[in-house]
Amino acid sequence: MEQLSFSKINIGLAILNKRDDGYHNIDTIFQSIYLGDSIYFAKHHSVVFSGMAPELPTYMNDMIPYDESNLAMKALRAIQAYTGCTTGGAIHLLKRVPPAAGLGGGSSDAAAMLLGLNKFWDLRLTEKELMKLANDLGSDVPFLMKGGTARGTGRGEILNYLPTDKPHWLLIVKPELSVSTAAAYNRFNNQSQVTSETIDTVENAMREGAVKKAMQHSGNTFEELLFPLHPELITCKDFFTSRGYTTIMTGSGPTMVVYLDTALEALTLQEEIKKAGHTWLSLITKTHGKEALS
Ligand SMILES: C[C@@](CO)(OP(=O)(O)O)[C@H](O)COP(=O)(O)OP(=O)(O)OC[C@H]1O[C@@H](n2ccc(N)nc2=O)[C@H](O)[C@@H]1O
Ligand SMILES: Nc1ncnc2c1ncn2[C@@H]1O[C@H](COP(=O)(O)OP(=O)(O)O)[C@@H](O)[C@H]1O
Repeated sequence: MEQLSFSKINIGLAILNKRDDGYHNIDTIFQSIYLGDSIYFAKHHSVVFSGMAPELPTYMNDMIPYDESNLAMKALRAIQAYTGCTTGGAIHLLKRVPPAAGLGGGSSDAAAMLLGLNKFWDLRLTEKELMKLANDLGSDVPFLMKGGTARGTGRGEILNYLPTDKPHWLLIVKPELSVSTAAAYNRFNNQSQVTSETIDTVENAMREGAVKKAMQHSGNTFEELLFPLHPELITCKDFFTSRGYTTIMTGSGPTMVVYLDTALEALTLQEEIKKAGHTWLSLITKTHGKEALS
């Protein structure tokens, strides 16, 4: 059995304040994208877990732990603890989503593991039970259980679903540097130009089905926190904006999301990135709606 996962971009993200539990309240628009991983399940007497990322550069593969610390394995252990299920399974994770990129890749694997095991082990957990487990695994996991388009508040787990527009082409561009989500949040000093009003504007544009306009009016507090530290992020964003492309950073970065009117533009941009000698990984994908997940 194969379970697909889908990653996400944030079209706008405002960090609002730090909470007593150490997390930050945020206000963001989540949008799921087709770029995702696969988890394969086969019958086996005990649980064995493996993984690989043949389509990603070696340095990225080396960042992904295919052991108990993998978020997908944490999801498996959480489901075992909750249900008491002792069934085995040979489980293989095929990674396509760059790790530590602001795309929610690990969280999407945790979500896919919950959805996959519910079917593979015939656990019959309800949506409410699955969402509770998702909530305990990470702030992004609840959104990634269903995908689509949603405004996320609280630590990102309070979801207000919005209509999803038709699929739009995107170029996902990941500079080589990696950013730890926790370290990025720790740089927040209680001020940002990006506020809930910014996200209101983005939400209104998304409701009109104007994804490009939503991106143009969005902002991301993490850009303010990370651009002064990593000039390469400014170079990367400018590379696309100077060519007239609407470009935003997703999540805690460092990935830039470039809006494309046609898929062909991606090929031109990929050539230009290569010609300019940049080592950025670029992947073509599309936005997608929540009906695609099950
Ligand atoms: C920034 C965002 C935006 O969507 O995405 P990524 O850039 O990671 O993809 C998320 O908030 C990331 O969510 P997720 O990656 O699930 O984070 P978690 O595992 O819950 O938390 C990792 C660490 O990030 C910090 N954290 C996370 C979420 C939040 N609202 N406030 C925080 O302060 C905490 O220090 C926490 O220990
Ligand atoms: N299944 C997984 N896929 C990717 N990274 C994982 C996974 N499980 C644990 N990790 C660890 O989580 C870190 C953050 O990865 P990821 O969830 O993809 O990033 P982000 O939070 O930026 O979306 C990685 O650097 C890696 O060490």
